[in-house]
Amino acid sequence: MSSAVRIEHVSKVYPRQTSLWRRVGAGQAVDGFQALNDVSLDIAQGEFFGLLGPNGAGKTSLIAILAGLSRATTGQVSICGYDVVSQFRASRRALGVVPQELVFDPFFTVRETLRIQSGYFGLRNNDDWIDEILENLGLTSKADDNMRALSGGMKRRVLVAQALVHRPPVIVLDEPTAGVDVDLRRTLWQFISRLNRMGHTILLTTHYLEEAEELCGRIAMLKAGRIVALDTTRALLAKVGGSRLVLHMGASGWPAGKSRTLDEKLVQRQDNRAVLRLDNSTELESLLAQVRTAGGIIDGIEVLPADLEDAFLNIMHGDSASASLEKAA
Ligand SMILES: Nc1ncnc2c1ncn2[C@@H]1O[C@H](COP(=O)(O)OP(=O)(O)OP(=O)(O)O)[C@@H](O)[C@H]1O
Repeated sequence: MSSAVRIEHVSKVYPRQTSLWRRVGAGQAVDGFQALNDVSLDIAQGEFFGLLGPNGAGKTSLIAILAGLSRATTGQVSICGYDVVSQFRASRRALGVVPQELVFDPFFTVRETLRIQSGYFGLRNNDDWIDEILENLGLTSKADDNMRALSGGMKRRVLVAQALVHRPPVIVLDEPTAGVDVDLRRTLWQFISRLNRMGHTILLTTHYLEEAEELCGRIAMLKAGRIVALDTTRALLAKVGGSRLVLHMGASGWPAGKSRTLDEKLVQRQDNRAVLRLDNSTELESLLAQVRTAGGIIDGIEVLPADLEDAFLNIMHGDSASASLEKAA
């Protein structure tokens, strides 16, 4: 299948005056801040692809390059075969981007906003499709409302609608569900999944890992501008394997540093909640006993299957980063 998005050896260095230096490699320094470092990705037409990474990993920088809003310092990017620099108009036409930030013109109504956006792509008489988008995003009753009168969640729906007016074959969503209610998430994912089934390629960045796990067939993880994992969602989950033992600790808190095994098994700790790796069910009793021996008082326990969050944490903080990198290369 041909490429929807091809990213070849892309690096991005922001000029030095706008940010701090990041040292790379063995003591080398780049003249500026290196937000992306030799990123290569090939996303096939029809994929639902997830781009994950912690804050500042470089996701938005990569999307800005795909959209032609920013230039890669080195490397090449094409959308549906069109180079984003030398064939900007064609590549931009093939792409619909839902940006992370709420940017809109407060003086227009929702429908006017979508008509103006259609005009940018030379589309007149686009009202049938605009109506369909409005309907699918639960915006029909807001069509004649002024943009400034909409709630934050409704404005986000309009941003999604704007990205879709020209029926782009590739749709990029940069954290589309940040701060939006359950209702919009469901509506949005139903619509986007339908577009994906119709053949549109979807590239999604999100911090909601359960969304990525449910929707994305393949996932790349970025860390400090580099790809540290690239695989099918199923393979990433299989790699992490096992289950998770979630312990809700009493007033004593987690007995940190009291048992080497417990320290090694600890995946995550937040307030009085500790998550341990459970490689097989026979370990359960012994781990609970070790917590008690170490002075921990357990208020509650849960055993959960490993999920994408575990894979993410392992890759971002654990030893598997290098193994995943080898696979990604
Ligand atoms: N215009 C710029 N000038 C200098 N540095 C920048 C610029 N834009 C982004 N950066 C830096 O590049 C790094 C990557 O930022 P980017 O916004 O791409 O990350 P992100 O993965 O999208 O993060 P988030 O999940 O918080 O949205 C950050 O450290 C950021 O501060």
